[in-house]
Parts: sequence; structure tokens; C-alpha cells
Amino acid sequence: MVVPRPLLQPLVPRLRRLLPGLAMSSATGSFSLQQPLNYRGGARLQPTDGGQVEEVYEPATGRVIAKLLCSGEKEVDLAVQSAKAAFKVWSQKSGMERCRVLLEAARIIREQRDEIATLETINNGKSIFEARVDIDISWQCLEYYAGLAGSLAGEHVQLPGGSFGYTRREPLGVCVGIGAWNYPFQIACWKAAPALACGNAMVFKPSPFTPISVVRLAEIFTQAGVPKGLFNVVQGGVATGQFLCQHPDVAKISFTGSVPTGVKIMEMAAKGIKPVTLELGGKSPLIIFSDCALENAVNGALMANFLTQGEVCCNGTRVFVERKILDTFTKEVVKRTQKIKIGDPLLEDTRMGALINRPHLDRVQNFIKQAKEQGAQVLCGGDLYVPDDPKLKNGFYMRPCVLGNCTDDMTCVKEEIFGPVMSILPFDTEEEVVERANNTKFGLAGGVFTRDIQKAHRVVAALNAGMCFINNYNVSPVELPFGGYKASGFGRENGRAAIEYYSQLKTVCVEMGDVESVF
Ligand SMILES: NC(=O)c1ccc[n+]([C@@H]2O[C@H](COP(=O)([O-])OP(=O)(O)OC[C@H]3O[C@@H](n4cnc5c(N)ncnc54)[C@H](O)[C@@H]3O)[C@@H](O)[C@H]2O)c1
Ligand SMILES: C[N+](C)(C)CCCC=O
Repeated sequence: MVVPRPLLQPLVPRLRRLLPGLAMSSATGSFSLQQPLNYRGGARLQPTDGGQVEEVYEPATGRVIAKLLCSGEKEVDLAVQSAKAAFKVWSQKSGMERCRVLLEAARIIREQRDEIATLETINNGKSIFEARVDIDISWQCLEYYAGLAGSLAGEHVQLPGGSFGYTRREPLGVCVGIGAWNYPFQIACWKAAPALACGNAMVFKPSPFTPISVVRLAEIFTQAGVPKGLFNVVQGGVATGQFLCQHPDVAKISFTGSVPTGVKIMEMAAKGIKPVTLELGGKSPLIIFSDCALENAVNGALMANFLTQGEVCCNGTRVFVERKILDTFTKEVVKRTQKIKIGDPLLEDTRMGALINRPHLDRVQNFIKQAKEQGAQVLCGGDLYVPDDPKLKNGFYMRPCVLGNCTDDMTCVKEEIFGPVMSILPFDTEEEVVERANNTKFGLAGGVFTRDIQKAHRVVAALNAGMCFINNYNVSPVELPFGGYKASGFGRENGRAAIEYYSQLKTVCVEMGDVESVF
């Protein structure tokens, strides 16, 4: 059945305005883009070198929607030089001046929310419903750091004899942002907002799978009044990322992606003594105690596993359920999972779209196959999904999967799958579950559902994870710091904490008396 999309059609003229030269209607299966995808010095352009071409897909249909020209060393250098020049201007502005520009950027994003969300859905495959939430979180992030820009300050310290010292919070210079493909626009905002608020410039490289929406962000920054060259986009994959990380004029690298790539980024950064923020993967625990509000816990488990087709770093994919309620909880979770509407991500009622690409879908399928071989029981889903609509036949869909009969030593319980696969694990005691929850190399997130407030706080205090939720999961207020422990990385995005990672502290010691020399 093909559902009409009355809400989508009015967007076509607005998308044409956003991306002139765009050959499209905004319906799934009709988008294509010829415009350059690099952004430097305040304009879109093709890279001067590189030349490797990557195909960019629409996951919902499997169509190629754009060709990506990967940037070479020269183009990366030009982008860094462009950022360096703009940094000189931007870093001299007062916090209040930076605040006004960032607020304007937030306003434009808010105004263009539906169009940007549509681009994100077309390129990423997530439902339009979710993409709109991502864009809301993005402009909220800019608003939040705009608010902080005007109040960045050091401290004044009195010293003996009337002398004193003070500290200044200063920008770092040209920051590099490297993003993953699951939240393309939001990841760019989580990095750019604190970076720019602190007075830095940025060169951003999105994933080659999702290069489109971040160029729109670059245009919005220019429209809002940042100096040309302050926020640049270079497109490409591994080689382009390496040129960026190795560039001598880059002051900081903020990376979101997998653990193996994070290790490489850290190695490159070490050679240049560059600070890094690493937002890496996870295999987070969600602990459901028998005294929970069951409906909330079921909702929480779905939120913890099935947003963005399960392609979420902080997902609570190890769902530990107290044995007393195992059957009731499992039955309800399976029932609700089976009802998730899969299909055309641009339809208003779709709640699960397509996974990012065919190799990733195959990888997720292999995890499920291996789980079955190791003794897990597929309670629902896990198979490929082929929508009725003929234009979606080559899309990358699968049914969300709940695995029962899981044990801690199974691959599906130990490794990050990054797809819609929930593993349910029974437990008996608080002590036991905390130990099992922490028995992982990762430490990004964790959650607990219980009505016992003391137990809730005791358990999250014992979890080795950077982002913990009590009686909810995967909500994302930009006021709260986000980031991992252990192999999930370090550094924080969002909240006041991120300021630490995009600025450096200068101490000034002022002598008010004479110099007493020891010589
Ligand atoms: N913690 C978080 O906030 C967070 C958020 C989203 C995704 N992730 C993680 O990201 C992973 C999925 O994303 P992915 O597949 O895009 O990850 P990835 O590591 O393959 O790629 C991430 C980015 O790094 C670039 N890159 C790859 N090799 C590089 C190199 N040697 N030098 C420089 N850049 C390089 C890629 O082109 C891409 O832009 C998952 O593990 C997920 O958990 C983490
Ligand atoms: C917005 N979420 C759902 C918290 C996801 C943050 C980014 C992780 O992949």
C-alpha cells in the first residue's frame, strides 16, 4: 500500500530554494544532487585535488543520489588556511557578538527545520519524524552555546602583597570535526556550536555516506554572519580524514565514529600533540527491575534500541530484566516491536526507515545469524523487509529484532551491532546485574528502570558509563554533557563541560611589588 504524502509536497519549492540546481521532488526516489559538496571561504566548490569518486545513496531506495569527490591534501590545506584566516577575525569578537551570530544560525535552522530534516531522511534513511527531532536538537545546541558565549570567563586569584593572578579562557584555533553517518547534521552541530562559541574556526568532514546536510549547515553559518571561511566542509573518507588529522595547523580533533578509527585518530593526534575528543561506540546496559513502571520500561527499551534503525552509539542493547518479570516484559516488548511501522522514511507514520547501506545491512544480518548459531532465540523480526511500494524494493530494510535466551558470552551481547537488535538477559540480584552490566570494554551509556529511588541512584553510581538514564533512555537535552568511559572515548559534547574541550586556559601572574631575585 502506498500512503499519500500530502505534507511533503509543499516542501518541494522550499527545497529547490535551499539547493538551487537540485533535480528533485521531495518524494522518496526522486532526489538527485549535482551541486559541489565542499564548502570553503563561504561558498560551495569542487575540491582542487583528490579526485576519488564515491557514490552517495538514498538508503530508502538504494538509488545513487550524488557523486562525492574526495578531497586531497591540497584541498584540505586550503580549507585549513581558510579557517585560519577567519579565526583571526572571529576570535577577536566579544562573546556577545558571537552569541548573536549563533542565535541567528539557530533561528535559520528552526525556520528551515522541515527541509533540512527531509534532506537528512533522504540521505540517512531514518524516519522524517526522527529527523525533525534531530534538527530540533541541533538548533537547541546552537542556542545553548550562544547563551554561554557571552559568559565565558576565567577567575581572579589574590596573591600575597597585593599581587594577583587571573585566568583567561582562550580558543584553540582551527578545530577539525570528523563525523559518523547516523546523525550527520546533529553531530556537526554538537561540534561546531561549542567550537564557534569559544572563538574557534572549524573544518568539518562528514562521513562519505552522508555528505549532504552539513553543507547546508555551512551555508546557514555564512548567512547568519560568521566570517567567510570560519566553517568549512571537506568531503572524503579515510585519506581525507588523515590529511586533516596530520595537518600541522590543526589545533584540535573532535571525532565521532568507531573505536578502531578512534585509535588511529589518537595515534595521529599524538604525533602532533593535538588534543582530541573521541565519541566512540558502545554496548550499553539497560537494567529493568521488577519494581519498575512496566509500560515505561517497555517504552524505554524500545527507545534504547530502535531509534535510527538501531544505528545509535549509546543504545541500551543489553536489556537486563529481573527474572520475576522476564516473561511479562518480554511478551510486551515483542508485541510492541512487531507493531513498529517500517517503510518509506518520508511518510509521516513511518517509525523505522532503511539502514545506511547494503554492506551494513549484511553485517547486521550476520550478527543475527551468529546469535542463532550460538543459541539465542529470535523472538521477533531480524529478517529482511521488502516494502510493497515498488520504488522501495532495493532499499536497505529489515524488521527490528528481539533476541531471547541470550547469555553474556554471545557475540550479539558483546559486540556493537549498530542495528535494530535487542538482546534480553535475565538477572536475579542487583549486585549480579551491576557486575554483568560493567563487564564490557565499552562505557558510553547505561540505564535503569525502577520505582526505588535509592536503588536507582545506587545502580547508576556503580555503572562504568559516561551517560546514565534513570526511568528513561536516549533523551538528549543539550544542557547535559554526553560522552563515554573506557573504550567509548573521552571528552564531552553538550553541556558546560564541552567548553573545556574547545578552549585552553591561560594563567596570568601579576606582580604588584618589586622583584626579589635569588641571584
Ligand atoms: N559516541 C558517539 O557520540 C557516537 C555517535 C555516533 C556514532 N558513533 C560510533 O560511530 C560508529 C559508526 O560510525 P562510522 O561507521 O561512520 O564510523 P567510522 O569510524 O568508520 O567513521 C567515522 C568517520 O571517520 C572517518 N575516518 C575513517 N577512517 C579514518 C582515518 N583513518 N582517519 C581519519 N578519519 C577517518 C570516516 O570517513 C567518517 O567520517 C559506531 O561505532 C558508533 O557507535 C559514536
Ligand atoms: C540523540 N541520541 C539519540 C542521544 C543519539 C546521540 C548520538 C549517538 O549516536
